[in-house]
Amino acid sequence: MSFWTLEVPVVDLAGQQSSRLPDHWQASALPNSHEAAQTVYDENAQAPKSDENGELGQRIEALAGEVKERLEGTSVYLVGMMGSGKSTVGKMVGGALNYPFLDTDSLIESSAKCSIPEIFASDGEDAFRELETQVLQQLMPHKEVVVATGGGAVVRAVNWGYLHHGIVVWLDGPPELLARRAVGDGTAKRPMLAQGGAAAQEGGGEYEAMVARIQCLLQQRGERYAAADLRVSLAAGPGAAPDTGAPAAVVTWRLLHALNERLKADAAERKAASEAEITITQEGLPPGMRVVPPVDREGAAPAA
Ligand SMILES: Nc1ncnc2c1ncn2[C@@H]1O[C@H](COP(=O)(O)OP(=O)(O)OP(=O)(O)O)[C@@H](O)[C@H]1O
Ligand SMILES: O=C(O)C1=C[C@@H](O)[C@@H](O)[C@H](O)C1
Repeated sequence: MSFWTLEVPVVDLAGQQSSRLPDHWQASALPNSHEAAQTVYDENAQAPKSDENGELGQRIEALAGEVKERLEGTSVYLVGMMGSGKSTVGKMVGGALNYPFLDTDSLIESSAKCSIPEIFASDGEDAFRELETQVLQQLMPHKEVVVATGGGAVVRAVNWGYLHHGIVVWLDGPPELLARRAVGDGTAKRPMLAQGGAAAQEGGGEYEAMVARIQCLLQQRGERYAAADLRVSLAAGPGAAPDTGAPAAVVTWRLLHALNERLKADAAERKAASEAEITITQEGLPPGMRVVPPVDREGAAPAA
C-alpha cells in the first residue's frame, strides 16, 4: 500500500542526532560487513553461565564502561528471530551503556496507530516491510541508541544500508528455544508464526509445529542473519537441552564482551594499517598514469 508513510516519533532523541559517525564506522569502512558473523560465545572462555554469585550486574557495568568508550557513540542494532530476546536483552544493553532503547516494531505500531497483526491483516506483509524500511531509514542518523529490529528486517537488502550505520549483532538461538518461547507468549502478536498454529490444529502438537515453522524461516533467513557483524549465542551451555537458553543477563554479558573484543581488534587493525601506509611512486605506475600531489584539507594542492 503506497499511502503509508511513517513519521517516527524519535524527536526526543534530537540531542543525539548526528549526521556524522566516527570515520571508521562509516558504512563503507565497516570491517567484515559481508563476512559471516563470528561466533563469540566460546564455551571455554570465562563467560558466566548464570548469576549465581550475584556479581554479574557489576561485571556488566564494568564491561559496559569500556565498550561505551570504544563505541564512540556508534549505535547497536540487534537482529534475530522472533523470541530471540532482542527487546529483553536490548533494554539491558541500553541500560548498561546508558543508550536509549528503541524497538522498530513498537515504533511502527505507535506511528501507524495500529498493531502489527492489524497491518498484516489489512495491507499484507509487503506493506509492513515497507514501514519497517522507513523506520530503519529514519533511525539511521541517530547515534548512541540500541535498536531491536523486527525478526524479518534482515531480509530486505536495502535495510542493510541502514543497519550498517551501527554495529549489527545477531542473537542466535536454536529453533527449539525460540519455539518454546513463542508457544509461551502465544502467536497473537506474531503473524509470521500464525501458520505454525494452523499446522498444530491439523494434528501435530503446537510446540512441534512451531519448531518446524521456525526451522523453515531460519532456512530462508539464516544467511541474512549471518551478515551481522557479531553473533551471540543464546545457548544455555554445553549439555543443556536445546529448548533452554541462557538468562538474559548472561546474554547481555556475552554481547558486551563480544562487542568489546571486536572493537579492540578493529582498533588494532586500524593502527596496523596506518603504520603500514605505503607511498605510490611514479616508477610503479603504468605509462599514462602519473602521481598527483595530495590535496590538503582546504582543497588546495600543496606547493610543489
Ligand atoms: N534470556 C532469556 N531467558 C528467558 N526468557 C527470555 C530471555 N530472553 C527473552 N525471553 C522471553 O522470551 C520472550 C521473547 O523475548 P523478546 O520479546 O525480548 O524477543 P524479541 O526478539 O524482541 O521478539 P520479537 O521480535 O518477536 O518481538 C519473552 O517472553 C521474554 O520474556
Ligand atoms: O520475523 C518476522 O518476520 C517478524 C517479526 C516481528 O518482530 C515483527 O516485525 C513482525 O511480526 C514480523
